[in-house]
Amino acid sequence: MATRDALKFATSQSDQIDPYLPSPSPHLSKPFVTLTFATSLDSQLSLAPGVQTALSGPESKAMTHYLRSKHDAILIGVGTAVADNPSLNCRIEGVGGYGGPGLVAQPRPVVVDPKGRWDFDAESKVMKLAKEGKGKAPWLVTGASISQEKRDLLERAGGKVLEFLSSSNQPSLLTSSISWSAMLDVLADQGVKSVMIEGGGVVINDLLSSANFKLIDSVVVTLAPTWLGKGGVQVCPNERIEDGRRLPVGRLKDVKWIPLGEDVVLCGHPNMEP
Ligand SMILES: NC(=O)C1=CN([C@@H]2O[C@H](COP(=O)(O)OP(=O)(O)OC[C@H]3O[C@@H](n4cnc5c(N)ncnc54)[C@H](O)[C@@H]3O)[C@@H](O)[C@H]2O)C=CC1
Ligand SMILES: Nc1nc(O)c(N)c(N[C@@H]2O[C@H](COP(=O)(O)O)[C@@H](O)[C@H]2O)n1
Repeated sequence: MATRDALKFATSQSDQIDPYLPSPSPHLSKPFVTLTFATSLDSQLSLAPGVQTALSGPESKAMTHYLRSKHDAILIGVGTAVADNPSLNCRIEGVGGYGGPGLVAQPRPVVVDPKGRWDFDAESKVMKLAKEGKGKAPWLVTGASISQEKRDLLERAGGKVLEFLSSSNQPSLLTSSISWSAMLDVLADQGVKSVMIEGGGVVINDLLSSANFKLIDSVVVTLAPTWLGKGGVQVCPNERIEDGRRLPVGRLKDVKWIPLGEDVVLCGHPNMEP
């Protein structure tokens, strides 16, 4: 049975997105990575750090939820968890909790929080939805020591803490930057075959940097027809300099621009040619 708050995404539109989605393959050595976010015309994710800004219109929002239904996990940085108190579930009609059984097609939320900044509790949206059977409880990737109370809260809801160990195999309180390939290895060990990485600014800019660009399999960006103005959270990766020469950081191939409502959705695969 459909629920009142469920979103719809038409097959005619999903057909256009499907070539950029993970295809089932049991032999991938790392999870399939889709980098996806919404920006303004001045390449910003939000009006200011710590502020949630609705950029996607209803049609592209439904597209994002379609993407969520097609990935095992959905990953954000702690800055986004703190700013947005996000739901991180899929609200497409027919998905588990929204007319479908169990948690079928619900992605696993993953929050990267090396220093334990995320002060979640039972009232955090993601935790409430897990309790209501409308989403999965989060995994917390951290190098910090997490209180037993918070661990219990996560575990009772079906989530867990993924402790990030330092090279000496000890939980590292000092771990502030985790290599993305190590992070993806940890997810692969947990059985994650595909992950959509939604943001925010630090996460996206880090992944788009020349060192990490090769880890991305697909990019799906919603472009909203608005300028936010200076001072927002901007998508602009560090420059790439080789042999003293400045080079573009990355480019997409197999590019498709799909108008959805007032927005346009850009899909592409990273072009690994120099
Ligand atoms: N328009 C959109 O599609 C989206 C917008 N946002 C917006 O972005 C803003 C949040 O972005 P930011 O403040 O940049 O925070 P963020 O969500 O990128 O989190 C940054 C934090 O994540 C952790 N982190 C990231 N990469 C790490 C790594 N490799 N190793 C270890 N820890 C790592 C660090 O603690 C870092 O300080 C909010 O305003 C939010 O509303 C967030 C997601 C999507
Ligand atoms: N696709 C997209 N469009 C926007 O306009 C956004 N602000 C975001 N933000 C991302 O979605 C999360 C919030 O959505 P839910 O509460 O999970 O439904 C937020 O945390 C960002 O990751 N995305």
